[in-house]
Amino acid sequence: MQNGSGAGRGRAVSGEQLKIVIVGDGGCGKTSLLMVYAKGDFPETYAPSVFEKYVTMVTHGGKEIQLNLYDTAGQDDYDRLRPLSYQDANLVLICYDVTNPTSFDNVLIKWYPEVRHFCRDVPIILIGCKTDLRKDKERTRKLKAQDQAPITYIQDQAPITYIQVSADLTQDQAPITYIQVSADLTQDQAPITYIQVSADLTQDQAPITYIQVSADLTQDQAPITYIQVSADLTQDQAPITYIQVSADLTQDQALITYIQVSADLTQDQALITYIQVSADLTQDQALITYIQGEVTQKEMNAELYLECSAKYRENVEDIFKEATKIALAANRKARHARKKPHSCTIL
Ligand SMILES: Nc1nc2c(ncn2[C@@H]2O[C@H](COP(=O)(O)OP(=O)(O)OP(=O)(O)O)[C@@H](O)[C@H]2O)c(=O)[nH]1
Repeated sequence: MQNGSGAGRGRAVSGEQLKIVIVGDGGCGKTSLLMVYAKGDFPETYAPSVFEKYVTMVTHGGKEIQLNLYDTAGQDDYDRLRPLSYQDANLVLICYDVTNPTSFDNVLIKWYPEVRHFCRDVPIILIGCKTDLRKDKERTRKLKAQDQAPITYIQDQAPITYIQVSADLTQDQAPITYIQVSADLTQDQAPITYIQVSADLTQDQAPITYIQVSADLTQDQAPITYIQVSADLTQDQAPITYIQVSADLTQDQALITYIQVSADLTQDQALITYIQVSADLTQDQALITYIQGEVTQKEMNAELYLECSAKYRENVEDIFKEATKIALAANRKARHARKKPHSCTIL
């Protein structure tokens, strides 16, 4: 167990205390974030943590608050022990490494479900760690592209890290007749990082008959990072018959990392007759973008999405300032409602 004084954040006095728990894949940067914040040290060498507690003081609204920061082990081996840390947490930080798509995927696959299971109403902040490496990797990639003959067509290790097409038809004969998503990347490293098309039909016979999104990038470094099309039809007569998203990237720096198409038809007359997703990708090295982080934050209904570089101490203070504010507000709201403050229980 370690104690951090938190330079410039005041003396420890008895008063309100907050418990903040940090989770995320092994090696994604949790310990570094806590150590930089609480002790001012960045650990250059990686030593997997088991459980650690850091204590520091912050001032909020003229009052001193004691922050108890609980580091956890990201490795699966500790899945059965980790839940002990959630007990009475006031806020959870879910972290991932912005240069590691697996750690990003695990936010929704593993961490969010685990946190919600043990901490039903506790506020969550999603944190993208190691942003300095994102810049480094982009730089390396550009240098590589200058040095080497351009890769012209389909290569191994395509950078699509997520493709999802789903059609949940709970009734027959809905009028979606065509959905297509295609990404044809004929050069390397184009920066499309997110395309989403969704159609949520809650009534029959909605009148959209054709949706198409296309990105044709003919210059270097085109800045499209997010395309989303959604049709939320809550009235009668929604005949979506055609949705198409296509990205035709003919220049450098294409990097599609996420494509999702979904159709959720909950009423009569669902009849998807055609769904197609295709992607030809020419590069590897998927990096998670800020926008992807924000989309995931919204998907899991987290309070905030923040990014940081513990190594360069970027945004580190802000994370804990926001965490303190959000945790205190949640506590006060619960008190006001004469309820027990939101906290986690071990089931
Ligand atoms: N470049 C860079 N490296 C980082 C950053 N944060 C952490 N690292 C490095 O990433 C490695 C893992 O960091 P940790 O903070 O130990 O990761 P963790 O999530 O606590 O890992 P577990 O204890 O296994 O759960 C270490 O070698 C750190 O030096 C960062 O912001 N930038």
